[in-house]
Amino acid sequence: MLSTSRRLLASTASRCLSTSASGAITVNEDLPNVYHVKLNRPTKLNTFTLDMWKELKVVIDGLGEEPKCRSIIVSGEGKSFCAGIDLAAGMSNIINIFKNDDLDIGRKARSLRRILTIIQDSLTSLEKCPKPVIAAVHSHCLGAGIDLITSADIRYASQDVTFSIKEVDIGLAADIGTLNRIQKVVGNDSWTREVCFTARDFGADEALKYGLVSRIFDSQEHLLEKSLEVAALIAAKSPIAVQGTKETLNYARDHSTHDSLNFVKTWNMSQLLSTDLVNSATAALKKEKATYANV
Ligand SMILES: CCC/C=C/C=C/C(=O)SCCNC(=O)CCNC(=O)[C@H](O)C(C)(C)COP(=O)(O)OP(=O)(O)OC[C@H]1O[C@@H](n2cnc3c(N)ncnc32)[C@H](O)[C@@H]1OP(=O)(O)O
Repeated sequence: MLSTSRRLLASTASRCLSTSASGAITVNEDLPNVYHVKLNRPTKLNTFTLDMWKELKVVIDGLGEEPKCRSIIVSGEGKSFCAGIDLAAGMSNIINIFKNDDLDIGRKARSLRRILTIIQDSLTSLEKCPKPVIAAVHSHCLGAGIDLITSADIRYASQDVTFSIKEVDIGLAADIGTLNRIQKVVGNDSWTREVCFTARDFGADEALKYGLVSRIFDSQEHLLEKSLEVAALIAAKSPIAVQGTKETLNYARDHSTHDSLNFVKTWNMSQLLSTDLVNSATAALKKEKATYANV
């Protein structure tokens, strides 16, 4: 029996329709094996509600399981990529807990923890997804928008983007990914702390300079075109090799060199036995392009 996420995906990606009743996330197969996930609440600048976070996880988990999917682009529909949490609808779940007189303080705290777990797991789904995820960011990328992209594998932006790690401005220490990942993404601790403490805006050039993004493009159109091109390039490679590479890079980031060398040799004990190695070597010798079965 198909899992919920696979069923949702099967009913949506193939028809290029949104993935849920709310329609807050859409999925298209833009090119063969390349899936495009769009945040789709443009009138609210793609701000996140709890339901939208839940839907994002269902979609990304579904793509992780979908053999045809080899690479993923995440972008935002409309004027902005993402202006963070929906300060009205997204905060209401939390405010309802504060106001619930049936809950004592210990139970309120546990309810809050459950919500934070749902949101963290939603964003972590990009990191855990075996397929590489490219975040293509334009206009606003604030608060929860940065939590989202720091969980992606590759970050590109258009020149018009404004970033802000904005959580301190709404009275909280960011708790759904940015503070836990950004030092592994950006190499400059002083700059990282400055933008986290001040919540100040910064643009594409600064993001590129400090390594939050790796490429910037003059327009959103160009951004999406290039993101698609890179996603297609990845999708044409051996999925065994690409997915093993993501798994190993993630493992190496969080473990010692010794441990990750051990990890990769154990991983490749089985993965080198796939036909992809021989296919690739044979094609290279014949100066031909190898093709690969889905995983
Ligand atoms: C506790 C759980 C963990 C999660 C934590 C997450 C934290 C964060 O994400 S912190 C960041 C929160 N976001 C903000 O503070 C941004 C607030 N928005 C703005 O400052 C401006 O909207 C912006 C500069 C992004 C754009 O300004 P612009 O003039 O171009 O557009 P607007 O007319 O303001 O916005 C268009 C409509 O979108 C609605 N909207 C924008 N941002 C939010 C938001 N964060 N929450 C809810 N709604 C938002 C805005 O109200 C407009 O709607 P409407 O009036 O119906 O047209």
